[in-house]
Amino acid sequence: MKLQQVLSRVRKAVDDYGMIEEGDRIALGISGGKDSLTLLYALAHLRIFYPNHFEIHAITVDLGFGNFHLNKIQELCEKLNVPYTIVSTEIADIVFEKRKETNPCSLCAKMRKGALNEKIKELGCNKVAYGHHKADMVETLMMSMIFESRIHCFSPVTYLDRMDLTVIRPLMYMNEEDIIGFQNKMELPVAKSPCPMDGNTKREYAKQLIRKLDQDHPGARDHMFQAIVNADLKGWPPKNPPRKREKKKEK
Ligand SMILES: Nc1ncnc2c1ncn2[C@@H]1O[C@H](COP(=O)(O)OP(=O)(O)OP(=O)(O)O)[C@@H](O)[C@H]1O
Repeated sequence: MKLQQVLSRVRKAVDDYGMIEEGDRIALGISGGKDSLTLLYALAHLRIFYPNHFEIHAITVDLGFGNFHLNKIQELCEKLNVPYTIVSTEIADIVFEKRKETNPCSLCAKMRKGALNEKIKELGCNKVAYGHHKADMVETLMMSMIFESRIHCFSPVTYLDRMDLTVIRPLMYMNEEDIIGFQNKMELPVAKSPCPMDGNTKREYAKQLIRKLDQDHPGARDHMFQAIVNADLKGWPPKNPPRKREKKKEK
């Protein structure tokens, strides 16, 4: 997929849900995977022409597994003129060695978000963008039904009251295959997570299930995604809010 096509999908999501307002300082959560690197590329370019002016700052939380090389991502950020911060942590050691968690993913995710949010606030950002795409959302719906007896999916825009921080998901209209195509075309410098749990989670189970459904009934994933968008789920904002372009008042 070409950059122009990525930008058009991202812009539609941003416009549909009013994700970016004038003067926003947006942190980009960069795991090192294909999704967040596509997000970095897209927002670095959207920044140039989007009517609402905004700044971006890329952040990676290094979980401390070792063997995680971020120098190529650092170079990409320099090329795109995006400031980049790496937060070093000992999360891997705490979760696997000290606590010996039997279910490590939830504690790890909680600690990772804590470290990320702390740095975001320190840098003075008011929003954070994640690299979640269409398949992530359908998987989340599937997991919520199978494991939690509820119909739930995270919202395109979520205001975190306690943190005074807004989460946005500009890749929500992107298909995973298109992100893979973009990654290959642009030769994005993916840094593979050395986590031993990678690819061995409930999410992976849901992913395989949806893949099978989509093979047996082509379009099933898209239909499920549309069902999410049309469902008026709890916490979801209405689509197409009026554009806010006026400058924020000085405090
Ligand atoms: N270590 C991290 N540091 C900063 N942000 C992160 C980190 N891990 C995840 N994120 C953010 O949270 C989002 C969702 O996390 P998740 O682990 O589901 O990523 P993913 O599906 O593997 O995506 P990616 O391909 O970008 O790694 C990522 O797209 C990214 O924006």
